[in-house]
Amino acid sequence: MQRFSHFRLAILTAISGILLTLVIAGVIYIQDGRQIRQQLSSELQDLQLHINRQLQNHMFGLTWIARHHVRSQADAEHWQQEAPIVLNSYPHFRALIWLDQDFNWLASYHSERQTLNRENIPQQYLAPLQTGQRALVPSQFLNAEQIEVSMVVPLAQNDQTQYFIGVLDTRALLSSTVNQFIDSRSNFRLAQVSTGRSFFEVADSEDLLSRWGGISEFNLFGETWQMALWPNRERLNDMRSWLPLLVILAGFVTTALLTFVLYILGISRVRAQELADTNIDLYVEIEERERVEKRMAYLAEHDWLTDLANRNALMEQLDEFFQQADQQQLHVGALFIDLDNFKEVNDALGHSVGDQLLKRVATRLHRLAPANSCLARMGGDEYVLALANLPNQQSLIDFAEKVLTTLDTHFYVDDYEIFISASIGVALSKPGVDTPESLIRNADTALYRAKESGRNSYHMYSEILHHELNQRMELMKRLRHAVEHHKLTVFYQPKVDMHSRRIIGAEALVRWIDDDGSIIGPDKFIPIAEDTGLIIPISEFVLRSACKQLAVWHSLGFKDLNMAVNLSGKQLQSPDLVAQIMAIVNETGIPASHLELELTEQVFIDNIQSHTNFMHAVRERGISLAIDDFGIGYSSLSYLKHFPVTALKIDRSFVQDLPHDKDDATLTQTIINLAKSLDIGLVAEGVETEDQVEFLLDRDCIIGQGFLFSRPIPADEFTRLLDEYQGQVPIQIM
Ligand SMILES: Nc1nc2c(ncn2[C@@H]2O[C@H](COP(=O)(O)O[C@H]3[C@@H](O)[C@H](n4cnc5c(=O)[nH]c(N)nc54)O[C@@H]3COP(=O)(O)O)[C@@H](O)[C@H]2O)c(=O)[nH]1
Repeated sequence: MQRFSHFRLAILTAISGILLTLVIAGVIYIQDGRQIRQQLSSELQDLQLHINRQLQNHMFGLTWIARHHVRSQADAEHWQQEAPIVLNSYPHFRALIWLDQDFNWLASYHSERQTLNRENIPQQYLAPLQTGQRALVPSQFLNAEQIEVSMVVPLAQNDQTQYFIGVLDTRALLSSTVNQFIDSRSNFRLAQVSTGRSFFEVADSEDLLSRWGGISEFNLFGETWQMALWPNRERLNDMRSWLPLLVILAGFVTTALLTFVLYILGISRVRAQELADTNIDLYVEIEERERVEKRMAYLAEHDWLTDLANRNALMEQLDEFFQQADQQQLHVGALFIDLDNFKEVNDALGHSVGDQLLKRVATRLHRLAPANSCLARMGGDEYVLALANLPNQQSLIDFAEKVLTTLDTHFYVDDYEIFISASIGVALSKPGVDTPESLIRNADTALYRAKESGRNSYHMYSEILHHELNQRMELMKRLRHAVEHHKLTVFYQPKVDMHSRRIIGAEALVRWIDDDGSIIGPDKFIPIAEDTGLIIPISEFVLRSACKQLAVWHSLGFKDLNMAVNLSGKQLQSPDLVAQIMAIVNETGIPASHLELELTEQVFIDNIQSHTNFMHAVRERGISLAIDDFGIGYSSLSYLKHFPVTALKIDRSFVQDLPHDKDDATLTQTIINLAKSLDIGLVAEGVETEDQVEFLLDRDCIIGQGFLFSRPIPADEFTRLLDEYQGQVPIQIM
């Protein structure tokens, strides 16, 4: 549309130029037509004049003959001799007649002798003769051809005794006059108005008569005659002016030129506009680029959310701190601060609240940071406070404690009151040994231990810690190798009906057989497996092995046996877990109702909402669900009734001091009561003595698991146990 406006003038000029040209050409064309008609009509008038003149000439000629005759007193013979001379001068007389006063024939030239009766001629024609005037009489009254005109003159004005008549060949007269005075390309017609009969006509076509014909009427011998003169096509074309065509041509050419010029102007205006627009775009782009470059330069050194220094800026600052510290024999310190349970705040209240909280934390830490320090956000919920010129370790620890105290009061974000604590890894540089990188790495290492040791605390980096973590790294490497090279196996620990001492099921417990044949327990490697993700293939291996083994025992006739398998919290994050479990159940052919999945109380509490779907899905497929290590996690007991849990396993820490420890006895009793009231199963873990059996049986807790009956043993030993004791377990097998 914008573009169109630039060419509007050109378009309007083109339209109005064409219209104006057509109007002018039209007017000229009409004017031209009018002129042509005027010319034809004036030609017609001229023609009429010439015809009249011819008639008059002949009349004069006849009169002159009469007068001459009187003067010369010529007789009839002599008159006849002179007649050709007269006809030579007046060629349109076809005949000359000499009459007496009664119109008796005295002599004639080129005419037969006739008897004329003057009485037959209407008086109106002859009236002029009485005053010596000349008369025109239509020839039919004088027995001549009807079309001819007879001119009658008395011999002399005062002599009415004799008359001369000249019979005029009107056709010849008309023909010669018309040929002489009108253009050969014109058509001519003389017609009697009363009859409409054409008297004389020189015409090849009547096409143009109605449009172009000049028409005039005149009176002759009491008749009205109509003369029409019109051009033929060739003459009309000649008469037509070239002007309208020239005007059209000139108008169109001028319009085209003008339109072209305006179009070019329009184009140059568009180009100019485009150029201006491009310039503006360019300026905007340059400004935007400058803004982005400034922002990038800023972000190269700052954290986008909190405006604190980022890792790059921190490392540069640390370089300077290290140089100062080396010169002054002082230390550089780093506090690696990580917020505890920040993920829960994010999950529960949303990322916007999480971001606000991170900013508030930054503000508080910033207030705490002394002049010679650098506070940076390392990403997520991690901050580092680097301090220069520290005299000793204690000064750094003092800072760590201040940080914990600062964060120990609530934050208000969007109407939420949020409590959050932090874990801090603390590291102090060793002059001449550490670098900025190693200092931050050490603080991060110490943070790991602070997290492990229960949060809201700090941990100081030391060589021992370093060593421990190195060992952990080593273990991690070896575990990966073990998983890849099938060094894991599954042991089974019986679950026993303590009344009948019958084995009612087994719990599958993973073991790592080291290269030297020693067995590494799951307590050592399950946490590492969870951290590295190796727990997924390990758990799949245990579940498949356990299900296969159960199928073997079922096939040996121990069809009532159940199998319990532990689930890790990490596994529950997989959306396909139910499908994976069912695939293994179907693959090994065991009844799903004989499989029990154990979930520690901690895992259950941590993800109670998100695990609900999983628990229902598992139960719907007939698989049992037990809560492991029950009692230590202080789970809200009321939760239990909302979830499809089939059994509680009383944690062995309560069982181990039974029956003497009153607190444990009370707690155990409470758990038993709870299970009964919810009508769910009970298993006592870590049963090691008969007293414990007695205590538990007295309180109706029938199922037990513990060293009293059997330690976890390899599958073939378990089979032997089943075979030897027909499903019964002797007390203290090994
Ligand atoms: N996610 C997985 N966790 C697993 C798997 N296999 C084991 N584990 C978990 O590791 C923890 C340690 O297990 P383990 O070293 O096998 O110890 C088990 C028993 O040996 C021990 N126990 C049994 N009876 C007694 C006893 O009378 N006294 C005593 N001191 N210890 C005893 O208890 C462990 C079984 O406990 P629980 O699982 O809670 O029933 C342990 O938490 C395992 O869950 C695995 O494949 N995946």
